[in-house]
Formats: sequence, C-alpha cells, structure tokens
Amino acid sequence: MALMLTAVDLAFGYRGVRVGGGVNLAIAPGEVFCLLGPNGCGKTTLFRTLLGLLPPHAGRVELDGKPVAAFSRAEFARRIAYVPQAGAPTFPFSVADVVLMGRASRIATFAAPGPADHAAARAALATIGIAHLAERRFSEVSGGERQMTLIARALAQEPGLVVMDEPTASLDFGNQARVIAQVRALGARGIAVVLSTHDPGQAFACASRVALMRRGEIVSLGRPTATLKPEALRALYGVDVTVAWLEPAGRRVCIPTLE
Ligand SMILES: Nc1ncnc2c1ncn2[C@@H]1O[C@H](COP(=O)(O)OP(=O)(O)OP(=O)(O)O)[C@@H](O)[C@H]1O
Repeated sequence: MALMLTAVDLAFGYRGVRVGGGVNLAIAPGEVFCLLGPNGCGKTTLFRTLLGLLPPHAGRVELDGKPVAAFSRAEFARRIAYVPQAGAPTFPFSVADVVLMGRASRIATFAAPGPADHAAARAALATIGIAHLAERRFSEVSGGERQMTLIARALAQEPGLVVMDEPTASLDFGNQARVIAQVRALGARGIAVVLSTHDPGQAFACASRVALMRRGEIVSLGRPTATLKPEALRALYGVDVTVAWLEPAGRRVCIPTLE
C-alpha cells in the first residue's frame, strides 16, 4: 500500500516543554529516510509526534493528505508500524504471540487470529530469521532478539510505512547488518522506512535520504552523499570524521578520525 506521510511546519515536545520545531517532511512511498542527531536532540519525540502519540505543539502531520488524528488507531496501524526502542519487557508472552500481536489491527474486535494471521506471523519470523525463537518467552530472550521480534511484529502488520527508533541499538555486529539489510529489503518491496540511528555509515548503506537534527531542528536534508560530509558531521557530533568510498563494500563508510 503506497502512502505518503507529511509534516508541515511541525513543532513538537511534551506538555509545557518544546523540544523542536520548523520540521517540514514528505516521506515518499518506498523510500528509506534516515534521521541522525546527537543524544537528546529530539528524534524519539519527533517520531512519537509523527505517529500521533504526542499532539503537535504547532503545525500538522498528515497521512495521505488527512490529519493523523482523523484515523482510528486500527486504521492507522494498518498503514504505519512502529518499532520502538526495545525496552525492558514485562509481559510473559511467547515471541510468536508478540509477532501475532502485529495482526491486531487486521482482526475484528473479539475475533481470534485466523489461519492467515498465523501464516503472516510465521512468515515474518522466518523473514527476520528468528523462527527458532517462536516458542521462547519474549521476556527471556536477549535484548537483540527482542529487537528482532519487534521488527518481525512490524512486518506481520503489513504496513505501508515502518517507523524504527534506533533499530540497531543493542544489537551485535551481525544483527546490525541483518537489520540494515532488512530495511533495504522493505524499501525494495515498496514499504517506506523512517529510521533513526547513531551510525551515519548506516545511512550510506540503506537510505535514499537523510536528515540531520540538531536541538530539535532539521539543519540539513538530502541524499546521503550530498548531506553526510565531514564538516556537517563534525558540526553535528563535535568530532572529526572521515568519509570514504570503500571499494570492496561498494559504498561510502564513515568513521571518527581519532587524534
Ligand atoms: N516525557 C518527557 N517529558 C519531558 N521531556 C522529555 C520527555 N522525554 C524526553 N524528554 C526530553 O526531550 C528531549 C528530546 O528527547 P528525545 O528522546 O526525543 O531525544 P533523542 O534524540 O531520541 O535522544 P537519544 O538519541 O538519546 O535516544 C530531551 O531533552 C529529553 O530530556
């Protein structure tokens, strides 16, 4: 399902606390949009506002030209999935049950999940490569495995767009690569992804566009090669950065230049 998420002159924050503003965005169908910025700059707060979980302080968020507030949560969830930062879990469900919960917006009230829902959940587990965890308790798998489970849940939802808040945080080297490959695969299947990360190199690996956020404002936005310049990254993070084309990888990489 191709859809378009837009933010117009958006200001965002918490009750009585403005975190950022002046945000204008249009996420196109199937694009991978990466948000970079230092700790505390407002990435999560912006995402929660785009998802309609926090009311805008000013401006508006629209989905296919309609205000997000005009959608019921179920209508919204059939279009947009959210992969939050994997926090400490409290519920004693199995991994398979958590993934099946991604189907909730597609199941009639009071109805049980049907064969198509179980099949979608199984397919999502297999795509993410965690079918072997299906019967384990969500509260007893590792932080990385929980993150992979939440990504599988988003896939089972069959959305047009997935918002992922630092999806590679707490993942080991291999799982980071698998998640970024999965992000690329979603984009290739026409599912848009909006993700935040602390690794600018990941934007080169998967993003069609990247935005740099500083103190709640987007200070630069464009294609990764045009936006992720050493000077811009230095201004953003306060460290010297080397950006270089790495022939064997077939893409640019980005590393801090240590003194
Ligand atoms: N519930 C809240 N009420 C008030 N202020 C909050 C709340 N949650 C976060 N903040 C503040 O909002 C600002 C932006 O936080 P946010 O979590 O959006 O940053 P972030 O860019 O996602 O950070 P990180 O990269 O560390 O995850 C911070 O100053 C934070 O302290």
